[in-house]
Amino acid sequence: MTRSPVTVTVTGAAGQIGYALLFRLASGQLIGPDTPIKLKLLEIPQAVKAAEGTAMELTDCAFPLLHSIDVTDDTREAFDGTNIGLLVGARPRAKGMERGDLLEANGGIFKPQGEAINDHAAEDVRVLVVGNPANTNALIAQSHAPDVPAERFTAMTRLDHNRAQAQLAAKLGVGVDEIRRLAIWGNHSATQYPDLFHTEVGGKVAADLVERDWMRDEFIPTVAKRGAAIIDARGASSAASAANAAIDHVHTWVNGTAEGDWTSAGVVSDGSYGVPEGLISSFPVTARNGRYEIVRGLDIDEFSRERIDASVQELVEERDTVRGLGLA
Ligand SMILES: NC(=O)c1ccc[n+]([C@@H]2O[C@H](COP(=O)([O-])OP(=O)(O)OC[C@H]3O[C@@H](n4cnc5c(N)ncnc54)[C@H](O)[C@@H]3O)[C@@H](O)[C@H]2O)c1
Ligand SMILES: O=C(O)C[C@H](O)C(=O)O
Repeated sequence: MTRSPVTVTVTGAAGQIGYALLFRLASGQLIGPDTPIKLKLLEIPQAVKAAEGTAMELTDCAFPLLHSIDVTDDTREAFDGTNIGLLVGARPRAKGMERGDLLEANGGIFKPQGEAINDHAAEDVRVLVVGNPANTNALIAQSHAPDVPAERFTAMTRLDHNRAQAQLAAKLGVGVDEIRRLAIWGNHSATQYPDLFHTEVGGKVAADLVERDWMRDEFIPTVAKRGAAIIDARGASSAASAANAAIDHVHTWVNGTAEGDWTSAGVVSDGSYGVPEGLISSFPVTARNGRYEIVRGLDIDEFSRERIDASVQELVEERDTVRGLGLA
């Protein structure tokens, strides 16, 4: 049975993630093959023409599920009636730019977008922030949408989750689908902590299947610095894998996690695991009935505690910087 259309807004639609993302959305991979979509593409004025070119190509694909495409540089119009907001467009770090400058520049993007979501989006709106620094950009947008439940704002760490799964699968010579309950904690940055202590592979705990040195000196840094390694190799940041992870994130959010498994997402902390309430931090999460829920009651040993705390501390500093700027 065909359902009613879902309105999906993509910001930064003319960028490289946008190009890897839009055709997959239009083909029905975001929610499922029964759900038509209406696309709204937001770009800065200089890039509207390029986004229109992508819209022409989308039209030329004759996707049966694609009901309409609107291209705009008007933030309010872009979020009018939105059910799912994919906030991809962000200000990249320029040479010599301090972290505070980057956060301030992104505040100029995510504050008005949060306000527009608050005032114009559909009641069930769900937001995924991909644009970096993703966790704190999500916090800025969420802070400016007081009428939207805070849990509807999320940040993407699914790419880190997928990267960790692939690295572990290669190490153990197993399929990625044999790995369950992996967890990324903290910030989508080099401080993130990919946790193997609760991960299961063939009924065994992954941390017991690998050497401790490999986990500490190879696995964790490889996953945490993978984004920089891709930039180094490609000369541009990850695009297709980031688009793929964004689709995974929303698909799981809407359709749920498999029984007994979980995934990772940046969600608003309720104070669990000592992560200050209100921060948007990555946790192990399950999805049920269209909601992400933090997995409760996991034992955190000293090795993990130290690493989670370090990444959360970075998030606290980013939050304090944006608070100082009046952005959160
Ligand atoms: N969370 C993650 O795992 C992850 C992974 C990869 C990339 N990223 C981040 O995603 C972002 C986008 O990456 P990309 O490779 O597509 O970059 P890109 O530079 O190719 O595209 C970004 C696009 O955003 C647009 N844009 C800028 N400001 C905007 C605004 N206010 N409104 C609408 N559009 C705006 C630009 O015009 C550009 O077309 C970057 O911040 C990147 O660091 C995050
Ligand atoms: O854009 C970046 O800085 C890297 C990106 O966040 C990634 O993890 O690939």
